[in-house]
Amino acid sequence: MRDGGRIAAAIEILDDFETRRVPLKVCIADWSRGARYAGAKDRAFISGLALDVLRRKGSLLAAGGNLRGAVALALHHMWGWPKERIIEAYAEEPHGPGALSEARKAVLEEPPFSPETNFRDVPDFTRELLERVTPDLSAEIAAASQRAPIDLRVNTLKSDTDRALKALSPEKAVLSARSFTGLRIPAPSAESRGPAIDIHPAYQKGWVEVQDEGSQLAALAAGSVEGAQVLDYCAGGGGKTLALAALMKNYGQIHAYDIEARRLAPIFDRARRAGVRNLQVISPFEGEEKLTALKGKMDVVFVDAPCSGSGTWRRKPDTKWRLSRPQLEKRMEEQDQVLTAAAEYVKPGGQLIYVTCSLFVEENEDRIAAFWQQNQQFMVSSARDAMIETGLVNGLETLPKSGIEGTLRLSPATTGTDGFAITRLTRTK
Ligand SMILES: C[S@@+](CC[C@H](N)C(=O)[O-])C[C@H]1O[C@@H](n2cnc3c(N)ncnc32)[C@H](O)[C@@H]1O
Repeated sequence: MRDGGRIAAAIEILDDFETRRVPLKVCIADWSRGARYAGAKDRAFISGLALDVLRRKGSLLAAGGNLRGAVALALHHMWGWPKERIIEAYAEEPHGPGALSEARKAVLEEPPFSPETNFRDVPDFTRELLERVTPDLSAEIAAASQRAPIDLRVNTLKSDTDRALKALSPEKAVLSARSFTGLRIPAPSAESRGPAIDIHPAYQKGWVEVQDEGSQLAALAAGSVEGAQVLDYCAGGGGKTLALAALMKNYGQIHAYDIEARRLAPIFDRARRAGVRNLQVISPFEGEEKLTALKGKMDVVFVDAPCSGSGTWRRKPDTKWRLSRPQLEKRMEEQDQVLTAAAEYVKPGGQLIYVTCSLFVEENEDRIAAFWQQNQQFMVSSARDAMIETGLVNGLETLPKSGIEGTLRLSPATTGTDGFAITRLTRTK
């Protein structure tokens, strides 16, 4: 496809996204079905452009007037295309999106982004929520509007950081900033595609997992767990489960549960590839007995709670435009339920780790405060100290604290990771 056709396709997909309440990937898949002529490079260009526009949709629409204008501004100010290339592509016959008017051409030069107007790039109702979290809302939104790097966790059950780094250095991998077992591949620029990690030999051999550095650090809040009994209560596809299993060096037992059996499906293949041998998956299909038998016996219960995902907006910018206040409130109710239910599995002296990939205080500190009212046998202990105890991190001293002493917050602006809040609670009796 030529530039004009690709740009027109991105506009069509974004228009569809604005009209229907479906995720962007559904809009892309529906468009793809009617576009068999599009090759892999075309698809990467089109979805990359659509995602970049969604990262800064508020600012781009305010400056560009409509989607056509917004996409043109994104090409100039985010992708660095010269004005002439954009004007030519829009005017391409017969597949371009249509020639830009003189007024639109003039607007192209005007910068659509500024620290004073960055707030446009998050939904209105989330602004005051974010103001509770950060003294510099504009910087946080700007950082969350960038493309995210590809972060990898070296699976120490199968490899080590040096070997994995060597294998992935042709893909431009470098060591992560804080996690000693983390690698980072820079985000692909504009039209280019990131490397297909899932077909890389290092991935196929189980040496690395794709996992944001923030998520890797969150798993380390479990502390020294070699030989422990661990319950991953919201295991989903197993991202944290596999990180915890590596931390356990295959000693002790990790139990992985999720209320939705379907979400657990990938965990079996992933664990096999990663060489995990101490995993018990507990599916809700199996009845409650297997799970109930663990009550009061776990050294560590890890709760990677369902949340708004506001910490992952740089990776999934479409989700921020779908978030509503009622949905957020529903997540908060779920968080209260999950915390209360999961706490029952912790043995006296054991640890309850509460993690979300949300920046909002409402989903973190406020939930812990509500939990405490009913569960005073739990005390906050230092997640930071637990992470340091693993010997797998550095640079934690500079991480910002949250409102609760001992709770850690990570974010695109402060740590260059996805946003996470991590609280560690010790059961005293
Ligand atoms: C953030 S996701 C987990 C991601 C996963 N830990 C990972 O690292 O790949 C949250 C999960 O919590 C699960 N969940 C929601 N409510 C739950 C409940 N009441 N009990 C257990 N799991 C629940 C969801 O099905 C979802 O898979």
